[in-house]
Amino acid sequence: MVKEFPDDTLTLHTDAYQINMIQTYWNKGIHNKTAIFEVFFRNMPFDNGYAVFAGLDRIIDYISNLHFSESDIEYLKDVAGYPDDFLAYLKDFHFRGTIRSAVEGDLVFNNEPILQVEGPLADCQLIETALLNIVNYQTLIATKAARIKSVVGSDKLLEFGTRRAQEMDAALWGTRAAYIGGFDATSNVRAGKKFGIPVSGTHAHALVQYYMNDYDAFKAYATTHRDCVFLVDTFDTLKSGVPNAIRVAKEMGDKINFLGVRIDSGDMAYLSKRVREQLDEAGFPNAKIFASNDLDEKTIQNLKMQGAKIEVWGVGTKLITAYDQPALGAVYKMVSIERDGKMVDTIKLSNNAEKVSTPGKKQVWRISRNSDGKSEGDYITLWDEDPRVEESLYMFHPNYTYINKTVTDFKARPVLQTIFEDGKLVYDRPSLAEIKEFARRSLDSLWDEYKRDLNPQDYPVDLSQDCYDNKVAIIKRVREYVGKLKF
Ligand SMILES: Nc1ncnc2c1ncn2[C@@H]1O[C@H](COP(=O)(O)OP(=O)(O)OP(=O)(O)O)[C@@H](O)[C@H]1O
Ligand SMILES: O=P(O)(O)OC[C@H]1O[C@H](OP(=O)(O)OP(=O)(O)O)[C@H](O)[C@@H]1O
Ligand SMILES: O=C(O)c1cccnc1
Repeated sequence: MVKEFPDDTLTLHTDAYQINMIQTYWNKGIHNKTAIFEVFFRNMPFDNGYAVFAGLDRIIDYISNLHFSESDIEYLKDVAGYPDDFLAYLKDFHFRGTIRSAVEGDLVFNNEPILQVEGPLADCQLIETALLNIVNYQTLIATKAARIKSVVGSDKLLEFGTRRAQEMDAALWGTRAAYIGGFDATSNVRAGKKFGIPVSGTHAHALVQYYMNDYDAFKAYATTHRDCVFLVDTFDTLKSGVPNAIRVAKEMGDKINFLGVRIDSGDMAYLSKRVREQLDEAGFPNAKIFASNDLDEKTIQNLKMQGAKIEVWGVGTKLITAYDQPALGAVYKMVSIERDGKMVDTIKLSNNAEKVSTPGKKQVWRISRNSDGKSEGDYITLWDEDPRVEESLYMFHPNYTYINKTVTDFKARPVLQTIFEDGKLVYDRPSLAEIKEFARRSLDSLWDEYKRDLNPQDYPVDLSQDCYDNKVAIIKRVREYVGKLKF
């Protein structure tokens, strides 16, 4: 049985090594040194051309409530055995740092900072795990949702994933992320209550199984609900399900909104065409065909290619579990640290050029053309650079510098916005509807070449010359240092 604590917090939702490191920092008196960490991911999820950022709203609540409660401290004392003086420090802990982040619904790309934390070393360290946990999942699902949205055109998308999600938290927050990414409604009633997402649904096979025939089941539903979508595949879609749905719709007339029928098995291209004919012939051209059953963007696209007459798509498992890529690999890396009263940029080296981190406190600028607002790429600068004052920008690939271009007549929009300043929330939280609309507009500004779901072009994520030079100089310095080591 799970232990319940009236003063429970999310503060211990962290890896033990974070608290152990904080203990070391505290013991060595370096816990208040200023540090800067940045979050980024190396590979695009689903090999997609963009990712839709989500998770900030939950991060804001998490940071705002970050403190060690009595029961947290007791646990750390009794079970984990931390010493009293360290626990006394934790007891007074609250987050004092500055967080800058991409905002929800914005597009983000690999190898660029999507969130930045600056503040006392201990404060920055504690929150790594939760930040990554939130951003990795929600951004993944928002991106998967956007991929699915990209193939349905003006059709409606219903999120049906709760029963298959990796437990309740994932169902709830995944639904919200799916809504940001382009879904229209969810079957999860609690998500409706908590986030104001439209709730929508049909009925299951159990209703028909109870009555043992389609007609009685549909009639029972129709006499108790105004909006009706009948599930027609329990026994025989074309011979029983649809004819009985039509019969009930005719009998009930204006007493119900006959919205349509749902197909949940069989050859959905073939069935939907025949069902469309049956509904049209019966005088219900506006009744829509809903479909569900292990759908994802590939199956939907294929069904559309086959001329399926489906207008509402219920998608569960493959969306909410991010079936084809179950994790976004965003990481949290230190990019700068205070040493002898000065900030010193830091790097994580690797034999793989793609894995070498980019040192220094940075900003990401979304560069778009003034003529039509289309994105030219992202331009990463050191924090004190401002490309808005430049007439032209020389943009080059950080690993393949021969890939380059000069951009003029451009707009540069900072992607990282200040959310918390020295521990204080300074960001005005937009509504979920505004976030969803922002995601839609952000996608509009992206060229189709980056949006196709198969083998999209790589969106340019470039470093400014100063940022590049800083990286090269630090790599050189570290290599020299390692070269001189003697054991
Ligand atoms: N015309 C079609 N073209 C491509 N895929 C389809 C088509 N019709 C259905 N599908 C997909 O094929 C898969 C069929 O799966 P499955 O065999 O489990 O379903 P089923 O036998 O029809 O129904 P049930 O889930 O009740 O067993 C589903 O993912 C479904 O979305
Ligand atoms: O397939 P998904 O994308 O996850 O969509 C949700 C599924 O949940 C329901 O099925 P149910 O749990 O009754 O199982 P079944 O239809 O697979 O038998 C519904 O009928 C969908 O098939
Ligand atoms: O409302 C529905 O049709 C529904 C909801 C959850 C899962 N499958 C279907």
